[in-house]
Amino acid sequence: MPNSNVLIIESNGTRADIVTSAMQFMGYVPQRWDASVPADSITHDWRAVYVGGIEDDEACEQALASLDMPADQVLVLVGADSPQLQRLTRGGSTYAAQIEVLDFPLRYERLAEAVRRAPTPRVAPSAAPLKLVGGSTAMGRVNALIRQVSPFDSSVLVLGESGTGKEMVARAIHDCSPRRDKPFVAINCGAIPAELLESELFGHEKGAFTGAISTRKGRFEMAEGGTLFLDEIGDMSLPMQVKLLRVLQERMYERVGSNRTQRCDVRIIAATHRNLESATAEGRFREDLYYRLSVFPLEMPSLREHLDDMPELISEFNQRLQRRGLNIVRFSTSALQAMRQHTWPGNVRELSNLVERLAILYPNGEVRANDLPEKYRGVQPIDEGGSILRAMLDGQNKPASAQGRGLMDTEVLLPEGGVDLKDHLADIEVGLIRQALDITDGVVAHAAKLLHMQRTTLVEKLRKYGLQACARANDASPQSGTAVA
Ligand SMILES: Nc1ncnc2c1ncn2[C@@H]1O[C@H](COP(=O)(O)OP(=O)(O)OP(=O)(O)O)[C@@H](O)[C@H]1O
Repeated sequence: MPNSNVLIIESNGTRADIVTSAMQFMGYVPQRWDASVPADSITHDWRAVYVGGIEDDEACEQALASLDMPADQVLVLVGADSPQLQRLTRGGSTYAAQIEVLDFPLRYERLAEAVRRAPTPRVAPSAAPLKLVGGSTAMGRVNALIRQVSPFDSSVLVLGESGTGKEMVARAIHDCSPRRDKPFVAINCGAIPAELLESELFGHEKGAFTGAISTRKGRFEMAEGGTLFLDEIGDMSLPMQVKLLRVLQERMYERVGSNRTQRCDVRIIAATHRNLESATAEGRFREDLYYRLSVFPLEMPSLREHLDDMPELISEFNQRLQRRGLNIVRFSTSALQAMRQHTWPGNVRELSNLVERLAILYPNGEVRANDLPEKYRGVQPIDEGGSILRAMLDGQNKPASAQGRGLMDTEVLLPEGGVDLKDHLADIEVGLIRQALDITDGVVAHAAKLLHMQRTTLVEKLRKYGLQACARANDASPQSGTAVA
């Protein structure tokens, strides 16, 4: 069931009527708006914007700008054959990081699919706060560090693999800090094209660059008095690192296109899945910025290191599903045991996605080991009673670093007749790419992170192996960021 609203820009177009009816049919609450209505009269609990019947790219950017939403939280839906919106249909917008192109006649499934990809609003006033759960020793250590660092203004650097809960920790620190009544603003530095990041962070003046059709606040200004969470800081370009360092040192910055210096009072929490120390040694990350940010480093454990939290995490995810009006799912002991054998490269996010998927497949039912998708069933067969064979249970006693490596651990034997090594390695590569896209719901940038490669490299590989269909529609384009062209 949809849990967010949709804003329809420009109320006069016939297609806007069609999209409005389709949205209503699907259970959304579309709001219609045109530039004559003050932007603050609309409620900001929507996350997708359909642009229809609007005059040209310029007017569209104007409308999007006046909504004053962070670009990475806005999904724009636009008709494929909108001749007046050519820049937008090619994915070029200063005010939206994601663009989905719709064909007409409109198909409900396509529209539903497009809206499903809309980012969840980071500030959802009506949403219950998400709970950081986990009673394991590893998560106990994380909670203790959160309590220790929260009262101070020191910068925090949250480290850890993708999906381990780095953003949740940043929010928890903010919520426990004296700044809790002020904004918590998050930005994914890796998802925003380098040329747009400066204006996203510091804002811009009208006319500062092509497309800057109105003055706009940056995230520093939005976070004034509160906390700014800089996610994927390791992906920030060197020139941008210099600009950020200056703000951290002097607490001052200028909007793009302005000479007026602005003071800021913002606590910085940064996060990355990268090894910043080696990035620093290789000259990809400034040492002075690294030391500024890592006043208080906080390392998130991978899910492999706190598998004991799995039942508690599943219960938390079930509660989240219930709040969205969805069914919940239970796991048998055998299923839980089998799941302990998995490597969880996508960590807690992967578990959350699995719970949601199984809740759809087995609504309110119990999932047994054999019901799990194949890769979660463990390496050894499961007996009739649903319990796992001894060899598998023995695996639980392996050190965390060696646990659950599953098939990748098995020795590969050279077949008698030899093997075409190139083809064989390509098969393995395709398998791992498919898994990474599966875990990350087809988001190429996230899959690239899991595979420790540049997004552009993965895009090339998707082309090479004809795997574009495994990525989110249009997400396999060579453009940087999550922008869809
Ligand atoms: N300890 C936890 N308790 C409850 N939910 C968690 C926990 N850790 C992670 N999650 C959930 O897992 C998902 C991923 O978490 P989050 O976005 O904070 O990870 P991340 O490390 O910042 O990921 P990325 O590196 O990809 O940005 C979210 O849905 C989050 O609510």
